[in-house]
Amino acid sequence: METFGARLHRAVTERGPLCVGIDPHPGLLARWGLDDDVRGLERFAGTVVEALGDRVAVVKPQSAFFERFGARGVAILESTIRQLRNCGSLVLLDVKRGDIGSTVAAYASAYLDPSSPLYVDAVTASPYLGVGSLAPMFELAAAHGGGVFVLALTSNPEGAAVQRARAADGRTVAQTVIDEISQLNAGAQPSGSFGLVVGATIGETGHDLSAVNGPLLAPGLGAQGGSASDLRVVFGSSLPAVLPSYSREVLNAGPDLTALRAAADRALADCRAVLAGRD
Ligand SMILES: O=C(O)c1cc(=O)[nH]c(=O)n1[C@@H]1O[C@H](COP(=O)(O)O)[C@@H](O)[C@H]1O
Repeated sequence: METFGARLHRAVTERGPLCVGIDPHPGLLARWGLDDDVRGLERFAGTVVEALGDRVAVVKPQSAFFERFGARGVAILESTIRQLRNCGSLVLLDVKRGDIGSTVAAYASAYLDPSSPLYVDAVTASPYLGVGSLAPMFELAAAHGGGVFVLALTSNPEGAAVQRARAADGRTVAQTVIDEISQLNAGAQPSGSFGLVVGATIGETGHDLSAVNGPLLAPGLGAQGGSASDLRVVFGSSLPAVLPSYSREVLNAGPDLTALRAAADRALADCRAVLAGRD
């Protein structure tokens, strides 16, 4: 069985380092001439899949925008996941789950068990009930070639008060998360399956990402003010592991398929230049 780390490495090699989010904000539905209802949601998600599913390495549906419509919205999330898989992109479901371990086990089976209707390649998870509480997710992911992206230093300004607080040993809380995920990835080739989320907006913070040996998801680009060149400041020598992630910046170009593809191509070109040290 190929690990998620290996599958992601292959996808990025073939398609380039880019993740595009499917975030059907009400304002975006309106901008695309769609109603803020289940049919609008279905058209929106279907258009993104058609435009980008066969060219972007990772697509990240934001579960909240599907859950907003109840069971019918979740049914569209299910079919969007299936369609993405058929197009060959990896699906990272943005659900930011976190809970006591026994409940995390249920979340794990919802998203990381291949027999689940919502089975995806990877999920986002929150470690703020303790990284150890996410163990059932790590175990199920490892058993089935899945991945987990754990929040470390988020892109929103409110995150710093919690994430940069100091633990008893002097490390920041985020550094303790980074170090625990690094241990899970130790020795994995070509890369571990457990990623971290580090926002492109946070500037230089002095956190040590050098031992992570796993993917670094970088949201906050575009709509939240982060730019490709900020990646160099935030990630320094860890740039090769960065997976830049855009939602509204690319989605604003829709619903025209050609314009969506051009926006994704532009985002990829901007990031490639920085990741390759050319910019
Ligand atoms: O886990 C995430 O993807 C995430 C983490 C983070 O620190 N900041 C962040 O914005 N995100 C998600 O990334 C997406 C950002 O969307 P845009 O600001 O439109 O690019 C949203 O779906 C957020 O929920």
